[in-house]
Amino acid sequence: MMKTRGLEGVVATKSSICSITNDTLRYRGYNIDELAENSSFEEIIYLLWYGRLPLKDELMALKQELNDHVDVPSEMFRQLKAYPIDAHPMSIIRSAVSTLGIFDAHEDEMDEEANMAKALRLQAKISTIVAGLGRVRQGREPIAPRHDLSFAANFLYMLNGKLPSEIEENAFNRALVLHADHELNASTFTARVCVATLSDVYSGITAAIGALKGSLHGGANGRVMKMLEEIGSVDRVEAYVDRALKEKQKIMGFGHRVYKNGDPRAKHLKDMSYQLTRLKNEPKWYDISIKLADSLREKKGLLPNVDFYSASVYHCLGIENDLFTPIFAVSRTAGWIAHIFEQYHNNRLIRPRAQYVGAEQVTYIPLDERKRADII
Ligand SMILES: CC(=O)SCCNC(=O)CCNC(=O)[C@H](O)C(C)(C)COP(=O)(O)OP(=O)(O)OC[C@H]1O[C@@H](n2cnc3c(N)ncnc32)[C@H](O)[C@@H]1OP(=O)(O)O
Ligand SMILES: O=C([O-])CC(=O)C(=O)O
Repeated sequence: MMKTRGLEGVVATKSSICSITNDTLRYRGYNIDELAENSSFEEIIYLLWYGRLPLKDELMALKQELNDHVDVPSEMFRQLKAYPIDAHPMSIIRSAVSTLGIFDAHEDEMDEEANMAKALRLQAKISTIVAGLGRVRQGREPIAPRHDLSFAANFLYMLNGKLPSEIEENAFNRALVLHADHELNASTFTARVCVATLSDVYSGITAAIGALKGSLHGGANGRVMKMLEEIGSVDRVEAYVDRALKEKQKIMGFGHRVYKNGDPRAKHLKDMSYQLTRLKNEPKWYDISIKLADSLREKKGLLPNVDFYSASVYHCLGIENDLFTPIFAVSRTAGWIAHIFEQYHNNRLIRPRAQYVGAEQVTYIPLDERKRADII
């Protein structure tokens, strides 16, 4: 019955949000290369949610609405401080979003207008929560958001306590654009399975955050930076790769289920990594990355995915490793929401089958008579 492990190559739904064909990624038909060069993250949110690019006034209205909802209750920051300092940041974000949902319920979970309003609130607030978590984990006080900045600038402002330079804002904006959606990746599929039971938007996003956390998915980016730090210098790359491959370790930030000729997002992040590492006078992170990529291509035919160069980009923007995956969640929330809406619009419960390969027709032995040898 089952042909492919991990559902590789299985087409599980129709979607008009995001396509990957011949190694080209498109959001709503627009090539990611053009979007990465030209668009703001807010424009991408509009594109993903409404299916078309906004006009100027529509974009202004969306930006205004996001800014109107960017504050979070002070209890949220108290909650962030109460979690153990060594708790996994994605577990905290998952819990925080779940908590937010308790206070943002609507009696009709299928009400389209109410769900769009929820989506705006969640998209705005998740950024404040992640930046606040970044501060709390450094033992610093969260910084209240501003209401006059772009999504990208406000995040960096809340995290670093100062306005980003134009280069920093543009780089972070581009990273958000590049991570916003990716067809039926594991976390998006999770969100769709969840809401296909007619569960609510927050449950879908909470489930998706749980799936993104894993190291085979979004969790890889923080580990990439740890690996670059562990390698430490260009001359240690070859030995690191040889050992990792010999020990059959997965090297974070490489390989992809769909792209076998390279991830089209990686080149943008690579360029940004080059620029930012030079700008911040930390060229070694780029140099190590390049050497690592060359070595893995040669030795195993593996190419970098979106998580690889994003690590050195975020590092140069003053972001700690453990916030990389939560930032991925901030951006991907835009895509998850688009998919949740699409699922609601044409819903059918998602319930595949499993091919049973376990024991057949086993006779029950009452507990008192059961012996170890009877148990298979
Ligand atoms: C945003 C994202 O989610 S992008 C992905 C982020 N995840 C990572 O970067 C983690 C590292 N990468 C991986 O684990 C994988 O490449 C995945 C999970 C992304 C894709 O997995 P799959 O499609 O199941 O590929 P699979 O694991 O079957 O790999 C095929 C072969 O390449 C090897 N391979 C794939 N990726 C890697 C890697 N990063 N390091 C070392 N070997 C790898 C596998 O071991 C396997 O080798 P084999 O045929 O000799 O056994
Ligand atoms: O599509 C995937 O499997 C993983 C990925 O690159 C993403 O979610 O951005």
